[in-house]
Parts: sequence; structure tokens; C-alpha cells
Amino acid sequence: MRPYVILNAAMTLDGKIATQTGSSNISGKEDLERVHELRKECDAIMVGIGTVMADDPRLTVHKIDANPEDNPVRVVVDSKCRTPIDARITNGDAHTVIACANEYKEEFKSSEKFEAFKEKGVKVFFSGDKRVDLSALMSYLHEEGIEKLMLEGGATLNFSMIKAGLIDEIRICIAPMVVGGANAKTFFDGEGFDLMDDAIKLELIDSYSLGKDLILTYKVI
Ligand SMILES: NC(=O)C1=CN([C@@H]2O[C@H](COP(=O)(O)OP(=O)(O)OC[C@H]3O[C@@H](n4cnc5c(N)ncnc54)[C@H](O)[C@@H]3O)[C@@H](O)[C@H]2O)C=CC1
Ligand SMILES: Nc1nc(O)c(N)c(N[C@@H]2O[C@H](COP(=O)(O)O)[C@@H](O)[C@H]2O)n1
Repeated sequence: MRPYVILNAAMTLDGKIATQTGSSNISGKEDLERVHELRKECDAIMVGIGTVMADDPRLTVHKIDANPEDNPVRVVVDSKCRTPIDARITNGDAHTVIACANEYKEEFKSSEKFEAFKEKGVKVFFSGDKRVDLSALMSYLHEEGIEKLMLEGGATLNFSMIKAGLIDEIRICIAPMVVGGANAKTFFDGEGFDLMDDAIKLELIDSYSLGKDLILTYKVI
């Protein structure tokens, strides 16, 4: 068993979720409010370590009215345990799980960082050899009571999750902007597929304008 997974992101018309220098303010105000309503509905929010390093996100419900208990559990996919000791996702605003790979277990468990995380109440889950086993992580989170999980990027984790068949729904905000840049992160990066026949197939179930942005909702089929 695993949680129902909704991938949410904002991209420019040319599919970029950040510029090549890492700037990523894409959504308009109305979309950010929609995102925070969705955060409030979910039991957990998950990001990759690349996103933590680039944005130092809070991953709480802070753009709409909310109580501390509305904050979902924050999950970071972080094979090598690189999450900084003072990363905002480790503060006391919500529960946090850091998912690491087994290869780095012994070294991490004997580090000061591990003790600091323990003191802050951060849980650490180990799976996979060199990289986090995402299916095992989903099963663990489901056992911990997570029924609905919001995946909030970034580009590498989005691809691994969809390739592993772990995404049920995609909600994408398309902002009327073009930013270009061959090295700018796209909605899905990773190793990609060689053939269009292998593409993950989607069904459009909703579309609407929100402020200046366009919101599309897809089911993964
Ligand atoms: N516009 C938007 O909606 C959003 C934009 N972003 C942007 O995305 C960028 C970060 O994306 P990325 O660098 O691709 O990093 P990422 O956030 O996708 O993290 C990828 C990292 O996760 C780790 N990982 C461990 N196990 C893994 C597995 N099984 N599969 C995949 N990754 C695994 C690896 O260290 C990997 O490098 C930032 O610039 C951020 O601003 C991030 C979220 C939303
Ligand atoms: N939906 C959406 N629109 C954008 O324009 C964005 N840049 C993002 N980024 C995601 O939100 C995280 C920041 O969250 P906090 O406000 O710090 O809680 C960021 O790390 C991305 O995951 N999303």
C-alpha cells in the first residue's frame, strides 16, 4: 500500500521550473494560494535534496489562514544525508522525515548531524543501496499514516517518481513566460525515455485560468 500522490509544480510556457541560475518564482499570487490549499489537504509534502539546497523551503501552509496542525509532514529524499543542520524543513513548524540510502547509513549515524536531527525530532528512514528506494519510502510513509502526499519537485525526483509508477495525479501551473536556457531545470529531467512509445501517458481532467496563469490537472493512466 502507498499514499495517493499528487505532483504539483509551476513552469514557464517552455517547461522550465527554474532558470539556469536557480531563480524559481513562477506562480502568481492566486496560484500560490491554490498550492497552499492543496498543502493543507495533504498529509505530507515531499521534495528532493536538490530543491532543499536550491530553495531552503519551509514546506508549511503559510500563504493562507492555517493552524500549526494543518502543516503536513515534510519529507526530503536525500540519499547522501546532505540536508543542512539548519535547513528550514528541520525546524519545529511540522514533523520531518529525511529519507537516506543504506550506503551512507553508518557514516551518518555516527555524525553530529544525526544527533542534532534526533534532538529536533527529525525521523530518518533508510532504504535502497546508493539511492533512496522510492517504493519502499512510499510504503513506509503509508504505514506511518500518510494517505495523501503532495510531491513538490524538483526535476530529478519528479522523473524518478513518475518512472516508478508512483504518481497518480499532476497539477501544473503554466505561467505566461518564456525563459529558455538549455541548462534550466524542466518539469521532468532525470535520464528520460529514448522512445515516445515509452512516454508516461496522461489524461487531462481539468483546465482553467487562475489570475495570469493556466492550471491543468492530469490523471496518470
Ligand atoms: N517551479 C516549481 O514548481 C519548482 C521548482 N523547483 C526547482 O527544481 C530545482 C531542483 O531540482 P533538482 O536539482 O532536479 O533536484 P530534486 O529536488 O529533484 O532532488 C534530486 C536529488 O534527490 C536525490 N535522490 C535520492 N534518491 C533519489 C531517487 N530515487 N530519484 C531521484 N532523486 C533521488 C538525489 O540526490 C537527486 O540528485 C530547484 O532549482 C528548484 O527551485 C523545485 C520544486 C518546485
Ligand atoms: N507552485 C510553485 N510555484 C512556484 O513558482 C514555485 N517556485 C514553487 N516552488 C516550490 O515551493 C517551495 C517553496 O516553499 P515555501 O514557500 O518555502 O514553503 C520550493 O522549494 C518548491 O518546492 N512552487
